[in-house]
Amino acid sequence: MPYAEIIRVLLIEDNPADVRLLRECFSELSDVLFLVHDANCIASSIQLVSEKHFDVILLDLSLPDSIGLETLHRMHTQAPDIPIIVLTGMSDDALALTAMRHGAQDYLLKGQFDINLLSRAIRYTIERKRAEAEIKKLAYYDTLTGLPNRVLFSDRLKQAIVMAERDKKDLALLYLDLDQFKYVNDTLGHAYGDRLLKISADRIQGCLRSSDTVARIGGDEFVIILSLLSGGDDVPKVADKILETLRKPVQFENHTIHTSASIGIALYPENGATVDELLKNADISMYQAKEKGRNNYQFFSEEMNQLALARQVIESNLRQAMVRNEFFLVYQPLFDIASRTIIGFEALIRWHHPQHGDMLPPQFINIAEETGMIVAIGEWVLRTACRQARQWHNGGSNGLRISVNVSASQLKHDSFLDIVASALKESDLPPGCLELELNESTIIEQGEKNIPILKKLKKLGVSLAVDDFGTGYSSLSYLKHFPIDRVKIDGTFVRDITPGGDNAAIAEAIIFMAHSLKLNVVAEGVEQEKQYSFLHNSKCDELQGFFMCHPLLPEDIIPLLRTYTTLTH
Ligand SMILES: Nc1nc2c(ncn2[C@@H]2O[C@@H]3COP(=O)(O)O[C@H]4[C@@H](O)[C@H](n5cnc6c(=O)[nH]c(N)nc65)O[C@@H]4COP(=O)(O)O[C@H]3[C@H]2O)c(=O)[nH]1
Repeated sequence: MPYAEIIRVLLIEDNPADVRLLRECFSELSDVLFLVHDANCIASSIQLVSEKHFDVILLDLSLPDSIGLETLHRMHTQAPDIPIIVLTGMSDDALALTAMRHGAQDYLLKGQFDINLLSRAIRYTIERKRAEAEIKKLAYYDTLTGLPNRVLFSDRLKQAIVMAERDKKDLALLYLDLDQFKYVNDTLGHAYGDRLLKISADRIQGCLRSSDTVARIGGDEFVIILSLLSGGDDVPKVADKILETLRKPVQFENHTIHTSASIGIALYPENGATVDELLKNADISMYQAKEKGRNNYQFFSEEMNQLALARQVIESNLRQAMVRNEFFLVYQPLFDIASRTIIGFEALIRWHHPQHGDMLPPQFINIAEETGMIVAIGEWVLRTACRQARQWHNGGSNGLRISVNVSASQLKHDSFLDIVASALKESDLPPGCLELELNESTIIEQGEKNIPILKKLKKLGVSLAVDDFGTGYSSLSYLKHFPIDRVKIDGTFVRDITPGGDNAAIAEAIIFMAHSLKLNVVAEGVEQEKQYSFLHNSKCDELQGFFMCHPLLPEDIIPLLRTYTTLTH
């Protein structure tokens, strides 16, 4: 009959009679095959565990070359993952307890057990050791990638700092964030996101030596400890290698994902003496790498630290700005190119900072987005802009459109639809006069998950525009799945339009394709007459830019509406 189980036993016993007796006992069992190797001293046992795999060790504490707890200690140190059962003739409760505390799983007295008891003890011991290993794995390792988690990473970094201090060596901490993870997770789903994480983990590990540690400490955040470097000269090489390997496209069935990463680097001891300091400064540098366009690495610098501190101040000021009424809106006219009239305005936020004066959105809107404050700020913008448009209508400029920027977190917020409906109701603005501008990445970020909310907004009667078109990775043919009305060509294309140049060709192609998909086209950032003429000839529908008019305060708009309702250039 085949055995249900095979258990490999290392029997460490110097008494040949005991060895014979135990071997005979083991052979009595019919359901389990015990493959027994024996050794009569600690030296040969150590040799055996380094050569062969064992499931359990049966250990006599009195050996010719080692005695008592010392025997247990030496064996446990050598084979920490193999469960050990002490088999002894010494009936000593205190010793039994100490042995258990020092790594023994069980303590059995010779002559006081039969094979059934021993067999049960062995199986129970193996099972317990397996469970312990599993618990340890869950506590210290990330289940998805198998890499150390934050807890084990902190411990390893602490140890690495001690070693670096002792050996007077340098140490580098790399903080790595995958650039496209959120996009993959949101558009293709979590299963693909998880696959991307595993692939990235393997790729990062492939760039490192076995003495380096890589850990996953957050969703798409990895940290790498590079130890024993001299002067940090190797760090750029390693960072480059990691960036290069992560840049290779990932193929998922029908999808090719173009990936990249941003890495921040902090050096020990220059940039921090503790785990927390190094981690904070590497994180600051990673943030800088993101700001610098992703797919690059940045070393920590004091200047960076100052920037991060300044950012913290802005963040805390921003929290008070709403209550202190420090925000205001300016409005930039949108011109219809054919009739040369102002057909609407884009509302643009400004912040009157008590110390820094008037601040532009690029100085604070990202912080508002990252901290979630944009939801409340955006609601204020929406309500204020709708009320303002209603006033213009009341003043005789019926039908003027008001465009309001909406960020991704606003769109994702449960109450966004209700807020838009309530802003319209409260201001009594016809829904057809409100346009919501969503930038390209906001629309595609969540993929087709966005379609229901966009359809509901359309049902309210508002129109939808894709802002900054051309800066992301989407195509018009993809965007046609979304219920949008208008495309705004990003100012960067418009600014560099030269007849026959690439940007002119791109702008023309966007206008042509948008029209064939029955979408209206606005060109933003028009600064010069030649851009205006080109867009006019290319049949662009609407224009916005300093060439026609800068963003204005509401009080400057009334006379503009009275006098300049047509393009005068
Ligand atoms: N160089 C140049 N620039 C021109 C020209 N014409 C217009 N601009 C600027 O281009 C930006 C157009 O707005 P956007 O693409 O929606 O880009 C906006 C928008 O994405 C965001 N933003 C502004 N207000 C809000 C808001 O209330 N909520 C949200 N979520 N984002 C906002 O901040 C961005 C920047 O806003 P602003 O600094 O006001 O900058 C405005 C405007 O002043 C031109 O001819 N040349």
